[in-house]
Amino acid sequence: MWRRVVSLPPLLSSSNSRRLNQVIQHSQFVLLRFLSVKFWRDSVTLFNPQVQVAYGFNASQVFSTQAEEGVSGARRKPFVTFVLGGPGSGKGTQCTRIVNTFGFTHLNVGDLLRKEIYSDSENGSMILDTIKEGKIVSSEVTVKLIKNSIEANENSRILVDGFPRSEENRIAYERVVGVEPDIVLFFDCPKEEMVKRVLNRNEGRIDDNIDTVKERLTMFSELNLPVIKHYSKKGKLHKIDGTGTEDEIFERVLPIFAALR
Ligand SMILES: Nc1ncnc2c1ncn2[C@@H]1O[C@H](COP(=O)(O)OP(=O)(O)OP(=O)(O)O)[C@@H](O)[C@H]1O
Ligand SMILES: Nc1ccn([C@@H]2O[C@H](COP(=O)(O)O)[C@@H](O)[C@H]2O)c(=O)n1
Ligand SMILES: [Mg+2]
Repeated sequence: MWRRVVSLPPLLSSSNSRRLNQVIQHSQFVLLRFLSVKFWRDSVTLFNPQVQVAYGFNASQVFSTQAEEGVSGARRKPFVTFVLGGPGSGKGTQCTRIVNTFGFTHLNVGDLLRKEIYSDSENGSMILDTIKEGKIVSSEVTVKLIKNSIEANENSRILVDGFPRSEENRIAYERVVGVEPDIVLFFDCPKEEMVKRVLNRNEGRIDDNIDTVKERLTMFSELNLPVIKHYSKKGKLHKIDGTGTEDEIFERVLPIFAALR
C-alpha cells in the first residue's frame, strides 16, 4: 500500500509547483507592502498635531505606560485646574496644600518664567524686564512653557498657578493646547491685604516692591478680572474668600476637591 501511495502521480507538476511558489511569494510581498504603508500612515496620523487636538491626545499620551492609563490603555486627559488671584492673594501657598492633600502637580507659571531668565534662553532679558515692570509676558512664550510642562508631566492632576493672566493668555492656551481647564479657583483678597503680604514675603523677588505691586494690581484689575468673569459665566469658577489664616482658607478649598474624588 505504501508503495502504491508513493507511486501516485504528483498533484502538481514541477512547473506548476514553481508557478504556485511565485504566486505565494508575490502575495507575501503585496501583503508586507500593504502592512508597512498602513503602519506609516497610522504613525503620520498619530503625530499630526491637528489630529491630536481633535481627539484630545498627544504622542506622549498614546505611548505612555504610566499608572495614569485607564482600562483601555490610553492615558487619561489631565484634569487641569487654573489658580487665579491678585499678587499675594495666596495662590502658591494654597497650591502647596492641594498638592500635599490631593496629589496634584503644581505648575507655577511665574516660576517657569523665572527659570527662563536664568537658563540663557533667548527670551530671558525680555521676561526679566516684564516681571520687573509688573506687566504680562507675551502668550506666545508663556503658553509654550505651560504646554511643554503639561506634556512632560506624568500626573493627570495639574494645578496651573497664575495663568491665564489675560484674555490673550486664555485664548492662546485654548488654541494651542486645544482644551479648556476643568475648574478655576479664584482667591479673592482685598488689595491692602495683598500688598501687605507681598511686601512681607521676603523671598528676594524682584517684583516684591511697592511700585511693581501697584502695577501688578492694575494689571490684575484690567486684564485678569475679565478672565475670571469668563470662567464664572461658563460655570467653572470657584471663588474662595482669601482672607483669614492659611488653615481657614484651606478649609474653604477642601470641599471643592473632596467632591471630585
Ligand atoms: N492666609 C495668609 N495669611 C497671611 N499670610 C499669608 C497667607 N497666605 C499666604 N501668606 C503669605 O503671603 C505671601 C504671598 O503668598 P503667596 O506667595 O502664596 O501668594 P501668591 O498669590 O502666589 O502671590 P504671587 O502672585 O505674587 O506669586 C507669602 O509670604 C505667604 O507666606
Ligand atoms: N501668566 C503669567 C504669569 C506670570 N507672569 C509674570 O510673572 C510675574 C510673577 O508671577 P507670579 O504668578 O509668580 O506672581 C507676573 O507679575 C508677570 O510679570 C506673566 O507674565 N504671565
Ligand atoms: Mg505665587
